[in-house]
Amino acid sequence: MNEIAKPLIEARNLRKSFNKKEILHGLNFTIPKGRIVGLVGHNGAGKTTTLNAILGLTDCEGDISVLGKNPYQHRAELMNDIAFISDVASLPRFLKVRELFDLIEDIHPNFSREKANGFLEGTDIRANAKIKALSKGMVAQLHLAVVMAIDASLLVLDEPTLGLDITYRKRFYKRLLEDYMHEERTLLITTHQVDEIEFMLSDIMFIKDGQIVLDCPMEDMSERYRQLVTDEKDVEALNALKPIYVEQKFGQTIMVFDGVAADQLAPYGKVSTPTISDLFVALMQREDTRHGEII
Ligand SMILES: Nc1ncnc2c1ncn2[C@@H]1O[C@H](COP(=O)(O)OP(=O)(O)OP(=O)(O)O)[C@@H](O)[C@H]1O
Repeated sequence: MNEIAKPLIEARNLRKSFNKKEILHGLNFTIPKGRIVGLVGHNGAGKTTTLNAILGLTDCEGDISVLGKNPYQHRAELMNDIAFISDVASLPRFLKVRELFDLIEDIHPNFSREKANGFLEGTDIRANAKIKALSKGMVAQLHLAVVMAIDASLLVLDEPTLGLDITYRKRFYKRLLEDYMHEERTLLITTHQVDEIEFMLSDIMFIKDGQIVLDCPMEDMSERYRQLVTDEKDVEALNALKPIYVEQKFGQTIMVFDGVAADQLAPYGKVSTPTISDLFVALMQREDTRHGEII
């Protein structure tokens, strides 16, 4: 395989146990360069553990390669090409903004102070401000400015907008997309607020109890998944098409199908492509409500 075709991240049979309890049960996934991937799952599903494996912060069984290297063995080297936000609270609060930039300039070879200052223009964050005096939203902006000023090919964001209000969250993602993603960069992001990142994703991965249950380019979603809202009382024929989710709401039946053509469903009601959150509900539900049975 030549350099260009090589995926940026490749995991094969990735397993991780803590205290003899297996948390990741053999994950397989490939992330090519230039994609914006959302990794979504319930609390405790294994998102952070997966990111930590990618960042080389935890050793795992199986194979994982990031930019062609094993991240656990080549962490220091890889960090020149990776920028990472774990959560908005993790900047050293006792420093001033200017001192933070001094520190990062010392430790990160690809950090551009000029760019970071540029990103802060138009915000209320001053170079002399102490980080602990900034509001949560300002800290998030500062964090994003730091990350965007690092010339990295992979950006990993673990719940980057946790604790922020909706206005800041929207601004954060808009800025990220406008100012960062126009170069050939790859972004891997976890969040609980899937609706807010749907507009920017090129791929979506769902992780449930340490297993990948969906790994799909966004452009394939509309080909593969369909949602039907029907008034039909007799849903026998529809059940035969094996819906992956069924819900009764306001006297109507909502069904989600995987791999069923729109014309097969159209005679029964309104057919659309489910949103990521609709699909999340459909694929992450408990087993006892699947395959058309409401229990
Ligand atoms: N260092 C650790 N030691 C023991 N168990 C751990 C450790 N780190 C994570 N776990 C366990 O592994 C499971 C997955 O945790 P992880 O943090 O990866 O989930 P997550 O999907 O990121 O969850 P959240 O959305 O709540 O952050 C959880 O059951 C957690 O308790």
